[in-house]
Amino acid sequence: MTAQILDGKATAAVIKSELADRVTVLREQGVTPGLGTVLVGQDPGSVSYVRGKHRDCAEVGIASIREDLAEDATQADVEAAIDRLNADPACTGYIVQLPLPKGIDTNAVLERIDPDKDADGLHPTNLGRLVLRTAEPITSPLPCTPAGILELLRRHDVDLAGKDVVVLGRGTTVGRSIGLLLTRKDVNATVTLTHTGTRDVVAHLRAADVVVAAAGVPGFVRAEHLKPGAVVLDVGVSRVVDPETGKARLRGDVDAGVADVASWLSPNPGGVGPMTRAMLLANVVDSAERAQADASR
Ligand SMILES: Nc1nc(=O)c2c([nH]1)NC[C@@H]1CN(c3ccc(C(=O)N[C@@H](CCC(=O)O)C(=O)O)cc3)C=[N+]21
Repeated sequence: MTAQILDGKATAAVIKSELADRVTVLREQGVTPGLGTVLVGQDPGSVSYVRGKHRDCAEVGIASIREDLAEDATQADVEAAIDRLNADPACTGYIVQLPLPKGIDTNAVLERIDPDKDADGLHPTNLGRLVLRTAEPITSPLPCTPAGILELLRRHDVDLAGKDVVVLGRGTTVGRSIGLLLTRKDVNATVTLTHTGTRDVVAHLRAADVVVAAAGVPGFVRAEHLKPGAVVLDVGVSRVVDPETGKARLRGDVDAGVADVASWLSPNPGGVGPMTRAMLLANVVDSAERAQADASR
């Protein structure tokens, strides 16, 4: 068997063109959505992600606002940047690029974001809405990677109802939030959230219909761990030095051999990453539309 590709790049392109049409309508109504980013320091990965987000914005007609702070920025400096974006009417949604440098209290930063401008869906109010609403529609922003994974599967007609999903990794941005999303009544998956304290991860993997690999361990998931026909999503974003070229390159959590046993596989790059970025844009457009609807009531 060779897995069918969950093509995140192509799917994100379709979503971006849908969003561009919605942005055109907003602009006709006199509203220009604007994405803000807070970047602290110059980590090469973070710098390139933030650059990519602003490039995406330009493609769909969303304005860009940047708050770039030095590596040695203090808690007060970061909070002042948040306050500026909260107060800026041109900024309809924004993100704080994670991880923040050591010494910055990430939770305090996330809590200071105006929940109505939270483009990452990581403010406790928005995470709380995700916890509270099991069956009701959610109109608040959702975390981008989990939402992107769901949308990627939906647009390839991969149904999750009744499926056993094993998630590797308990981080807030992926593992913990995707568990909440997949167990909603409109998805109806059964989720096992595994982590570094899990006794036998491989036993869980062998039983999984769907694997969401967000452990951050390059090549962790291998063909022999999987049930034939499993659906596999590679969320890993490790950067490793290629011994042949000596250059750093992106390496996911899924070994290449998995393509021989999986029924569906998200490539990496070109899978979950572009979908994450598309969902960020969707959160910005959604919140600009909500603000516009509130203003015209
Ligand atoms: N506040 C915050 N929100 C985030 O959403 C967030 C974050 N912090 N910190 C880091 C992670 C990681 N992340 C990625 C987004 C896009 C790609 C992506 O588009 N990757 C391309 C390849 C890009 C490359 O080659 O560097 C792809 O998969 O095709 C990857 C990773 C968002 N994150």
